[in-house]
Amino acid sequence: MNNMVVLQIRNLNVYYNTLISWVKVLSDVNLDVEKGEIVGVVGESGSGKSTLGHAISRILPPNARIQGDIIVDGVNLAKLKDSELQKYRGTWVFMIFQNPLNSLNPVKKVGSQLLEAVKIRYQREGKKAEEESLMRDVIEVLKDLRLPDPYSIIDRYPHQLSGGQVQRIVISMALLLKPKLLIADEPTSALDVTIQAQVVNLFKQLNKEINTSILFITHDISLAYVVSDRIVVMYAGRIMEDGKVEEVLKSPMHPYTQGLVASIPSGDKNQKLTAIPGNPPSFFALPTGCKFSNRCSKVFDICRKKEPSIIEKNGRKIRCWLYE
Ligand SMILES: Nc1ncnc2c1ncn2[C@@H]1O[C@H](COP(=O)(O)OP(=O)(O)OP(=O)(O)O)[C@@H](O)[C@H]1O
Repeated sequence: MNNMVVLQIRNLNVYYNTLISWVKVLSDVNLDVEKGEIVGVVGESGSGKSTLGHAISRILPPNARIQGDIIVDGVNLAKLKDSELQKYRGTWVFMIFQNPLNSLNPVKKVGSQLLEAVKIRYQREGKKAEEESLMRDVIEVLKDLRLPDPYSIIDRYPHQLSGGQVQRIVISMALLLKPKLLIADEPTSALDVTIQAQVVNLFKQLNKEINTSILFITHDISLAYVVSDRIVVMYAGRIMEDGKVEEVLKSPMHPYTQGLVASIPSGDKNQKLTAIPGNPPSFFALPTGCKFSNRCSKVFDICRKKEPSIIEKNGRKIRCWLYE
């Protein structure tokens, strides 16, 4: 395996058992994330972004079934039994949610949760240290993140902090755990606009300081542009396009990506914002052929009959008959 690749997803399918039937929500997902890379995963609501994050973190609900391989630093997490997962949780993959309270234990003080995180890392690295010196690590990180009065913060419960503070605590937990892969699922959506920019900068800082690879999930392609090195566009549970962020934004290849890019406000008051017509399809009634064909302005015969496979073209991956 290439040492630079932290995450390798191969032929991943995820199904949910619903009241009506089993439904396939992720189809043929193949994705590599390199060490230190920030990959933005974008797509409209319901495209399967969170399902992808939950599958990698192995926190899918009990009605989900998973096929394929999810290899993080050589360990195939998809094949581990629940009992074997504990060792890898948080340190191999750490997930940050839209509601940061979901990443914390509501009945434990912030300080003891952060202390646990640093202990886990020391254990992983085979190091020993006194509790006092571990607590100093915790305080250092909180100071680095410019949390005012860290000594009083560690003595509080998560619900006693503001949304922005809790998200910083969760990010400091990641700094203490130093996971190989961090998955952030809409981590700024629940925050004030002013706090959002600060939190985005913290992610970038985290990525630089500890070289953690980040999968940054968002419906907001302009946010993905600011944060990411690479961008992966999802639609109906499939990857439609995958490439370097500047290239994808400058010259989107897939008509769906073109639609997403055209909907980004440029700040020019004469700009005509165009939304993609129609809505994403239900997983129970996906179009035959390309799943975007019923909304696509460039649709032609074959698109409605056969689904294109994902191919590599000019250093970009693309799933569209226009390029086959
Ligand atoms: N536990 C579940 N059981 C059945 N279906 C589910 C379950 N969780 C998600 N789904 C369905 O899977 C599809 C993909 O959802 P998912 O949350 O992964 O998409 P998303 O792109 O993250 O959307 P959003 O941005 O709205 O969270 C949706 O149709 C959703 O209704």
